[in-house]
Amino acid sequence: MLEGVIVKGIGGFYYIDTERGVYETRARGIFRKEGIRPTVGDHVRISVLDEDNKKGSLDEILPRRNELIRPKVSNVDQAVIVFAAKSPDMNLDLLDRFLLLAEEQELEIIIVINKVDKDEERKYEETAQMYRQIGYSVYCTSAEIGIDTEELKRALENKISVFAGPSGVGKSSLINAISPGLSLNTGELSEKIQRGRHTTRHAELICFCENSYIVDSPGFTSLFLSHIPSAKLQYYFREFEPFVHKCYYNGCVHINEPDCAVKAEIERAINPVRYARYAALYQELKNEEERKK
Ligand SMILES: Nc1nc2c(ncn2[C@@H]2O[C@H](COP(=O)(O)OP(=O)(O)OP(=O)(O)O)[C@@H](O)[C@H]2O)c(=O)[nH]1
Ligand SMILES: [Zn+2]
Repeated sequence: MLEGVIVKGIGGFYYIDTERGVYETRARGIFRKEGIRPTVGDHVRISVLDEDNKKGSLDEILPRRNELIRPKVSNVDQAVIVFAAKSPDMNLDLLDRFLLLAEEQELEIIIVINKVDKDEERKYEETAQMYRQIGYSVYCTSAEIGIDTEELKRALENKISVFAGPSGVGKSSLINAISPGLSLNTGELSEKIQRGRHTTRHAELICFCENSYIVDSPGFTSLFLSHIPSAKLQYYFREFEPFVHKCYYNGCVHINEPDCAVKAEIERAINPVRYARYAALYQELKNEEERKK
């Protein structure tokens, strides 16, 4: 018995990365009978049938910690949310939407501000500071000239990470910087999304060092939040957490209620810009709920 991680599944074959290399396996019939489909990211046990040719049989899928739907990958640990300091300019509304989706999936989160070489005035520092204060790790990188890419790489070790962020911010470039042998064409991630519209394309894991994987297609490509109940939104704003239980009203949503402990913290522990975003998104979700009634 050998343990490993499914890094790729094609045409009924599953490729398992183990401490002895990658094995090509077929899944035992029992999974189909039980309605379980092996998924990239699954931790599995295999038995080796042919050591020379690295072939085996996939015998057991260990319990999944979580399952992302798009891309379909199990056991993702971490979302790496990438924006550019410039070209394209940072859009904090979008950043917050990516954050909410990652929070909802209970992933660890890293924020990356890439292309810092393009902003000599370092205006991005202010944004970095704001998100650090909330409690996020923020890396300010340049994939182009190699600023802090090694630090970012270290933050991805021993994890499965999925990159997310708008087009053109440098996701492929960063993955190349972290995994130089790989050479993803820049622009390739978005090509893959487009292809994905027509064919069911399965994600693969890129192993860049032992036990450390990057999902090869971007996560959270749809930023609609309408499936999040308005009443739950507050729990995805990390900085509200110490206060949400101190409001006078049970079930306070921190909009119009008096004696609200969250609103009392605006300009103190809570950044007004973030609160404004919360209020706007709350309204957006609420309207959507009314519309569906
Ligand atoms: N100046 C500068 N340019 C960069 C940096 N990182 C990436 N670029 C350039 O920005 C462009 C877009 O980079 P990609 O890596 O393709 O961006 P992406 O986020 O993967 O884009 P999609 O695949 O469309 O999602 C390319 O021309 C890169 O060469 C950087 O740190 N500094
Ligand atoms: Zn409140």
